[in-house]
Amino acid sequence: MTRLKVAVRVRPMSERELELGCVPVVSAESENTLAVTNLKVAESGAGDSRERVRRFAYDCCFHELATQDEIFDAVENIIGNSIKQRYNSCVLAYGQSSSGKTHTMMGVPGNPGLTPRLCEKVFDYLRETAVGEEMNDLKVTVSFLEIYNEKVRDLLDGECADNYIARKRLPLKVREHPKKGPYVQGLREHYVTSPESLLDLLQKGDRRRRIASTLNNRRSSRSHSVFTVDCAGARLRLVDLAGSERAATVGKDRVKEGAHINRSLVALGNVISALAELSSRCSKRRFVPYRDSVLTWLLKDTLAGNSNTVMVATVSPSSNCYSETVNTLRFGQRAKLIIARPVIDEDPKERTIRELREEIRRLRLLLEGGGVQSYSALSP
Ligand SMILES: Nc1ncnc2c1ncn2[C@@H]1O[C@H](COP(=O)(O)OP(=O)(O)OP(=O)(O)O)[C@@H](O)[C@H]1O
Repeated sequence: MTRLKVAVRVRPMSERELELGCVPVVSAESENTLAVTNLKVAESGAGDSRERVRRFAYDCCFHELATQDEIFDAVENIIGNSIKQRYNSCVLAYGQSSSGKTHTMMGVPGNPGLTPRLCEKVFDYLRETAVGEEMNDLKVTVSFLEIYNEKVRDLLDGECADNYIARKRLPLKVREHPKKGPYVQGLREHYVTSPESLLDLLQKGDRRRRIASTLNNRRSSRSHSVFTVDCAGARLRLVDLAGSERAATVGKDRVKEGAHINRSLVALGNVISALAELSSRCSKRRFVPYRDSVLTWLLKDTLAGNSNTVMVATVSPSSNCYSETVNTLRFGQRAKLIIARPVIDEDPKERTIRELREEIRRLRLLLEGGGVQSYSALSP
């Protein structure tokens, strides 16, 4: 049993925010706390029931100068160990448009984010704990999808980009398997044998993601993306959500997309609230509205607890983003209450084989280390 972990990352002020005369109002005060100042409340606070400075606590807080290395180190601890033990795991970036989700997940050339860094290390994690035949034949498959206007598209459909554009791409359907849970019918899974081929597919798919220019972000992601690596039975999911936004900040062409994005993020908020309530011992609640959006339906297993999940909430430090920032921080606080119960997904036969292999490995180590006598002495 483990809690969903929440990290908050504050990005630097953008040029636009500085040009508009905005000032920073968010600061990471320590490794775990963040302070947000409401400039509308006078410093004296006289006659105002609102607080001028509000503090929020999380598992980790990263200030605007935090490097991609620092973020990776914090996340790797949880995700790397989870993969080694063959548990499902997930990193989910959440935040207002232009707050730094894609920067955190994908990064920029020469300064990669969490997704390419984890892809590079997946094979190492698996080899560290592989046994028997698995050592030489690691079964790793990958899929990459986006949810755009509530429709699922396969970002890795078709081998080459030209082919992909020429094909009439029909949206894929989400179905639910009674045991395995929700899945996307027809989503291609690609077998990979090296970090290079994994990174290659990540980059190919990422280039096909819907982006557009908005008032706040020249390259705004207009879809939610889910990159899934199936690592010898355990699933690693890397999710970059589209950003929440007010219609006034996107420009009129993007309003319809924005409405879909906001609707699915509201659905995500409702699911997170329901799960947080469910995690409290005295709750009588049973119903969680997963099916209210494609995003929440697909992430059902991840959110419901069969995963070690880290949410990275990204925020802008700027005074003009105050209310969106507080919304993101409140969202992170609710997510922190969710209790997960990850289980190793394997059938009983596979479990017995894995346990026997582990036993063989342990005995071999004992023999190699000359510890066989002490082992025999302990055996009945
Ligand atoms: N920590 C950071 N350090 C430096 N620059 C950053 C940081 N975070 C974000 N940026 C820059 O801010 C801009 C917006 O970031 P990004 O595209 O990652 O936001 P987003 O939350 O993914 O937005 P959207 O939801 O619109 O896709 C980009 O130019 C990005 O390079």
